[in-house]
Amino acid sequence: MILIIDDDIAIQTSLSLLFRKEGFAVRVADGPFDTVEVLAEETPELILLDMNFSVDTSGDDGLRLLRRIRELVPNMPVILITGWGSIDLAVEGMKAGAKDFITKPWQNDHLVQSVRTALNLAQTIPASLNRRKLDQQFRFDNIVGEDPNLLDILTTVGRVAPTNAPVLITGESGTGKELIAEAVHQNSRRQRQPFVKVNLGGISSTLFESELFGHVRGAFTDAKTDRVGRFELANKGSIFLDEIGDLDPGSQVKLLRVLQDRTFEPLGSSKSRTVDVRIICATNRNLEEMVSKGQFREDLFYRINLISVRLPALRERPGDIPLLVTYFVNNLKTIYGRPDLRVSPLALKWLKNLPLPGNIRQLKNGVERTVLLSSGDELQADDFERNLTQQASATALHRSAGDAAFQPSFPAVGSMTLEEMEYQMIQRAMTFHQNRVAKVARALGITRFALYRRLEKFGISYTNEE
Ligand SMILES: Nc1ncnc2c1ncn2[C@@H]1O[C@H](COP(=O)(O)OP(=O)(O)OP(=O)(O)O)[C@@H](O)[C@H]1O
Repeated sequence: MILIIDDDIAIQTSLSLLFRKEGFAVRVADGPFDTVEVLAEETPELILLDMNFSVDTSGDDGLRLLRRIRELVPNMPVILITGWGSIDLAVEGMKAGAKDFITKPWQNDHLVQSVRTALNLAQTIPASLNRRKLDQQFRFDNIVGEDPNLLDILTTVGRVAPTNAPVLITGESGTGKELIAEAVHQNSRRQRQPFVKVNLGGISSTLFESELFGHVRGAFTDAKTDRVGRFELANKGSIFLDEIGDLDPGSQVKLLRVLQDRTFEPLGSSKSRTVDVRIICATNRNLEEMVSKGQFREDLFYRINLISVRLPALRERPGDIPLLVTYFVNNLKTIYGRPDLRVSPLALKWLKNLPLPGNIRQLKNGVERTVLLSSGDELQADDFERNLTQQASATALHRSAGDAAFQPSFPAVGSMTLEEMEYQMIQRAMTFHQNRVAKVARALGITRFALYRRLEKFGISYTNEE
């Protein structure tokens, strides 16, 4: 049974009709008194609570009632209904333990989805599964690892993937956030629909709207044709908003609106469009800290992190390093046609103790470099040491960048790939210009956004500057 708490008869009726049609039993309560009475008689599966249910529109009554409900039935999922004007209230409510909030006027589909998601998530959390069980039940084919922390994460992903709950994935650069985002989509009912990735760190605030919501012809000088935005492309599927911590305040508000109402208007158009998308976000920043410093909207934070998973750094799961290396080498065997390629047991042991600040991406790139530059079939610790210890090469680069006597010379043909050279040049320019992205881009003769894309690709850390 779903309990609807609202003193507006029109809302009571429309919500009751909606949920009865969806097959739920429904009861309604006008306010605190009725609510306590209903709760004494039976236990609902979920409560829908209008925060502005009384004439007093401050919402204090709503918050007080929410707290009372939490005392009476602590684990009961509660979804709040608020007006746009009182979204702060919803945030207060989330802090007080509500599971989700919906703004008026709501989209019926979205509200029903939110209720079903909260009900699914309210079921008892199963214990973490072992790797074999996980592989039997879900599709995690390209995610290697057996660390207990990772298995917890995969269990959570398997459990929440079929719901529509937004998922926030955090973790240092290169820890596999994108891979986990793909796994959420692959294990959901939306798996045959689009998975659209957007790197918010690489989109300027001026392009944000047109990129995400699209534009109509003539919306601005260069808009020669209509353009479909990423949200529309992701309709029925999932949208992966990477680097969400990099979003400027103006864009945060625009994003909140679409996440809230599932509606938006393309630039230059006054016609609203509605989309049905699953939201998956990732960041390597500490969003809670950003919220407390006023750099990230609290309402947006609560909107995106119904479920959050934090990926461990590779140094927190060194036991997985040999598994990862073996997996990468096995893939490269096929790619480079070297069927006898393998890694010596000593090298695997040595690799386990390597500091890898760039995490799995650094390990993967380093293994590929090692495979390319070593001719033997059995890769030794020495081979990896030469190609994988970026720390050492970064220091060497730093030295050479500031050294007037340094004579630039090209590496011998065959000793380095073009991509490797590009990587080294970017690293060197970043060191030389002390990570000032605008200067580095100028020195390399590319645009800032082209540089951001490459920094992302190579997992080189940088600070955003406008
Ligand atoms: N568990 C894993 N098993 C195998 N490969 C992995 C695993 N985790 C990550 N990788 C590989 O490491 C690389 C980096 O992963 P990914 O791009 O998902 O990291 P990320 O956390 O999203 O990084 P960033 O924050 O820099 O965007 C990718 O090539 C990915 O395929």
